[in-house]
Amino acid sequence: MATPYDLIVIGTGTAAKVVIMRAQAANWRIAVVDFRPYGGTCALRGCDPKKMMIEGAKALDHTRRMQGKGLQGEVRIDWTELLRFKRGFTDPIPQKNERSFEDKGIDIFHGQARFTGPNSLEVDGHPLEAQHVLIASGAEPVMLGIPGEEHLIDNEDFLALEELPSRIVLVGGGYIAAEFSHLAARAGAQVTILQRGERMLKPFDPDLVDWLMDSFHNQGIDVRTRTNVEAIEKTAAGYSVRVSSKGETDTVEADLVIHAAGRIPALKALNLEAAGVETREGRLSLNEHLQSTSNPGVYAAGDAAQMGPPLTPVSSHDAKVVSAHLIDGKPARPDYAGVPSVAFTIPPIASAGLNETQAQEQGLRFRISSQRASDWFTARQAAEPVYGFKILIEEETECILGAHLVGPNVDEVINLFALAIRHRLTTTDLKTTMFAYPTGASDIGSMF
Ligand SMILES: Cc1cc2nc3c(=O)[nH]c(=O)nc-3n(C[C@H](O)[C@H](O)[C@H](O)COP(=O)(O)OP(=O)(O)OC[C@H]3O[C@@H](n4cnc5c(N)ncnc54)[C@H](O)[C@@H]3O)c2cc1C
Ligand SMILES: NC(=O)c1ccc[n+]([C@@H]2O[C@H](COP(=O)([O-])OP(=O)(O)OC[C@H]3O[C@@H](n4cnc5c(N)ncnc54)[C@H](O)[C@@H]3O)[C@@H](O)[C@H]2O)c1
Repeated sequence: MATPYDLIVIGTGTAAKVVIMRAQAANWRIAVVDFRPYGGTCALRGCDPKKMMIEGAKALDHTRRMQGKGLQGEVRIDWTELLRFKRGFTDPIPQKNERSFEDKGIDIFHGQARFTGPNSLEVDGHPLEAQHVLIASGAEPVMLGIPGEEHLIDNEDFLALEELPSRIVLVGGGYIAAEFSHLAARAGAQVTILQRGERMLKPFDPDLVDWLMDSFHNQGIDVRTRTNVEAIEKTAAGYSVRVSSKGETDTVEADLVIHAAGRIPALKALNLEAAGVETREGRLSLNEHLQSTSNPGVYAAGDAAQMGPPLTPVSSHDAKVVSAHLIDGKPARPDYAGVPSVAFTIPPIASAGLNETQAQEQGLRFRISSQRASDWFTARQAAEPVYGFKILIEEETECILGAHLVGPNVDEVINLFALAIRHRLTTTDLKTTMFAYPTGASDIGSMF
């Protein structure tokens, strides 16, 4: 006889935790399931561990940029120590998570969750039943369908490497390739990026990406765009990656080949058919409340839902929408306006709101204020020539529609633009706000 719960949550990442806390506060009886250690992608295999390691690379980069400007002496990355620094943060997380759930009376299960009926699941043979199920199973690397793809390692493997090999190839040219290449190159690896698209970092403004490419070239990162990876072969010395580009074929030799070619909702293992949960083109069919259109007892949030961009603040936002609808009975729906996003390259690139194409498609009348600002104080004090912005401003209202930034501190400054976009602030609102000086934010008033 299965144990009846009010809610079963599949996953223990950002989306799962937000809903669990809300349901627990409402005295719901909850079971949570994960086949990996508890904590999710962001805390254990994504944002946080990556940021801790990139902080090391940033410190090294800054020291190098300041050589001859008051600093002397070489520094280098000790990969093993950097990994230990990261693990000091990540290692305790699963146990802390489990204990926190148990203290709140939440039943915890380890294993793959698999639907057996509309409101029933099994976890490694153990049956579970509930009135509601939240699919917060996140995303997984997309299958590439190429010979030898089993040789690829993923983000989890890379962030756990005890030693960094000397020749690294990244398949794909998005967020993961950009961030991991900047880290690995500063740690001494020879890095090649094989990107099918015509430029890197597609979600970011093309002009700003062009400016950022200087930082890839300065690190000796070999960025090959319009390059399709066709096969990966194991060799005596490592791997041979076969590529095609503009009708030509070539091979790139590597010690390690990393999957950086995109992630899709992790739904395969869930046996959704048994629950009558419909999907369309690999995505769950959800209504505006993130509820399955075919099984009203099932909700989804975060990367598994993929209604908004697959980012941590979106997972948390989705989870609040689900909680409001499912637990509080409110007509909540997601609002993805002005979601800020940062690729933590060195320096970072950031965006919030609309890009030029989206603003045009929406028929908006807008002007663009854009400049490469290598000679501004913010760039000079950081000895970082990559600095620039592109701001989209609505003609009639002077509201900020979109902000695109690259350079020192933009990973923080973008949040002020996200605030402006979401709350329809105008250029006058921003120009008449006093920002602490000298900071990245104190440039905002000069950006339009
Ligand atoms: C390398 C990397 C770096 C990133 N950096 C950033 C960043 O800097 N900023 C940012 O905003 N976003 C970043 N992201 C994206 C961000 O991590 C995700 O958007 C976010 O973590 C998704 O949270 P989630 O709760 O939806 O899913 P997850 O945190 O992925 O949780 C899903 C959980 O479900 C479990 N699960 C899956 N299937 C099953 C099953 N059948 N049974 C049981 N359990 C299951 C998984 O093991 C996992 O623990 C990064 C992603 C990666 C890969
Ligand atoms: N800082 C952050 O917020 C951050 C960091 C890392 C990851 N993430 C999240 O994780 C997701 C996955 O990241 P990602 O970098 O794997 O994906 P991505 O979607 O950012 O980029 C994948 C790229 O790989 C290319 N590609 C696909 N197949 C290819 C092939 N066979 N050969 C060559 N190129 C190929 C695509 O053209 C695309 O540009 C992102 O969408 C993002 O939401 C976020």
